Amino acid sequence: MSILQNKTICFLGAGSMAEAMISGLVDKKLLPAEQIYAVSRSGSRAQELAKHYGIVTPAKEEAISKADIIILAVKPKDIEEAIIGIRSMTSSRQLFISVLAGTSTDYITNLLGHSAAVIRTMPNTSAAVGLSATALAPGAYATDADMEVALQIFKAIGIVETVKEEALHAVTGLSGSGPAYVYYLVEAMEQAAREIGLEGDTARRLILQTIIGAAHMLRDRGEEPSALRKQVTSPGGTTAAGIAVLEEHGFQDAILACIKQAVARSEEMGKQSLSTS
Ligand SMILES: NC(=O)C1=CN([C@@H]2O[C@H](COP(=O)(O)OP(=O)(O)OC[C@H]3O[C@@H](n4cnc5c(N)ncnc54)[C@H](OP(=O)(O)O)[C@@H]3O)[C@@H](O)[C@H]2O)C=CC1
Ligand SMILES: O=C(O)[C@@H]1CCC=N1
Repeated sequence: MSILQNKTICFLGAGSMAEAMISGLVDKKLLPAEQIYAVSRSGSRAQELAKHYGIVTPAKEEAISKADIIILAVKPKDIEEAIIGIRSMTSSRQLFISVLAGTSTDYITNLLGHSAAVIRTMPNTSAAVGLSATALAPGAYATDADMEVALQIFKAIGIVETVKEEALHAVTGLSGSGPAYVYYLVEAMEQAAREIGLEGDTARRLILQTIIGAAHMLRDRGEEPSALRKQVTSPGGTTAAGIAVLEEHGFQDAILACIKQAVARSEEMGKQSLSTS
């Protein structure tokens, strides 16, 4: 029996990331939808999720005080106000799981004002289809049993890596933001498809299968990406001609700079939250 069977989870924040997790959790039936609550600032997003996924939206006080697990899913800039708005309703029996970019467990514990068990995580929106790449790290007061609970939640919606908390900035720039880099590539491929005269739906299907196929090859064949790339690249052929242009345009440098900048932004957001506390 799942250790979550009799637990209630409350999402504080009902935006893109909360929805991705709720969608994945409800789909995997990790726990009944009636044991998942959502609270948002205006309330309307939480209502939308309730309508769509069958979760419930009790009033904030009831949702927070009853929940065994509170998933903090507001933007980092809103966390101070959000926690101030709930802390009198919380207690040390509860587990707090944060999905916030840049924000440390110590910062959240300090805001809560008691020795709260906090686990910091970085999932991604592919949680919605059970394919998140999540990394997590325990805060000072989180026990092994708390980690087990968090692992169960995130394993239901993808793969999970346990890391040191400092590594979460790197994870955020790599796999937290990562889906957006892939979508951006697809946008560019679709633009190219239009310019070379391929019909939209046909191009979408071909691009999608190309990405799924390449991802499966990487996962299932155990070969290096460079080796797989070489298998596609016939000397003097079409791929070599295309890759030469990517090299001329600094493709690899652009990706490197992109990920490093996202990591730097996560670190900066962490410092900003410390300076306002
Ligand atoms: N989007 C992503 O791909 C990922 C996001 N994250 C992290 O997830 C968190 C949420 O991001 P995302 O879902 O994109 O953000 P959204 O802007 O989509 O959602 C934020 C939600 O927080 C709610 N909110 C704001 N203030 C409060 C408050 N005081 N009390 C209750 N609810 C509040 C908002 O309410 P209302 O609807 O009324 O405005 C909204 O529902 C961020 O910290 C981000 O770093 C992590 C991994 C990936
Ligand atoms: O863009 C952001 O800040 C969030 C964190 C990771 C993905 N989205």
